[in-house]
Amino acid sequence: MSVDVLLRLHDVRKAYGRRPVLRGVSLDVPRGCLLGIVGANGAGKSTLLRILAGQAVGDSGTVQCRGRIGYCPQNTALHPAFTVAEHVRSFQAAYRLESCARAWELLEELGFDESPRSRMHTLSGGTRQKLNLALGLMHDPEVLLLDERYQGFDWETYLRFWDIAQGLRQRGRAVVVVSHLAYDRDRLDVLYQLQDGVLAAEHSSAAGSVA
Ligand SMILES: Nc1ncnc2c1ncn2[C@@H]1O[C@H](COP(=O)(O)OP(=O)(O)OP(=O)(O)O)[C@@H](O)[C@H]1O
Repeated sequence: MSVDVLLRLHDVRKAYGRRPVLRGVSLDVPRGCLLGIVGANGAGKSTLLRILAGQAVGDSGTVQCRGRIGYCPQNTALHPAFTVAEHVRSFQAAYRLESCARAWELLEELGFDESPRSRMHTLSGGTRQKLNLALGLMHDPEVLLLDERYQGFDWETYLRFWDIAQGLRQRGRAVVVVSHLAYDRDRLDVLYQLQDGVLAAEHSSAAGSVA
């Protein structure tokens, strides 16, 4: 795998029972790229992201990864009775980080205004998503995988999210987002459509790193 590719999926197939969802999907995630994936409900986008994140395996095919992954799944895996600070500390331990400082910085950048002592079940959906994003980014991953996690953000937070994404891109990181929003498209370097189990490039901006 070339040094400019951070994550590579090759000919991945996945079926649930007799229902094929991915029929030989290949994808390169290059450095410095904001990559979007669109597709109808049930097309297999979350399945694809889980396989990219290493949280599920395909029936065949390979995944190669250079560096750390940050993954924000569609359904939060966090415990409703844990506080914000407990979540941050749990992820700090899981990532084996010396400090939680980056998580608190990210939360501030995202306009998170809840107390660290607040319990998850008391937070609004968008506020929970801010925490999820900070948890997915606090270890400074090479690739951030986002399963529609930013779509509950208010407009200002949404813009801050894209600022953060641009910052990652400029530092040679990559962001993969599952998106349903037409106005996201201009922010992306490359957009793929997942349809009938096959991934096809839909558009590639002149600014993008993907040929
Ligand atoms: N663990 C599972 N067991 C059985 N079927 C599953 C499982 N996970 C997903 N599926 C099925 O696989 C198909 C693809 O699901 P997936 O969640 O990957 O799609 P999606 O494109 O992310 O959908 P959405 O846009 O609605 O979130 C769907 O038909 C879904 O019901």
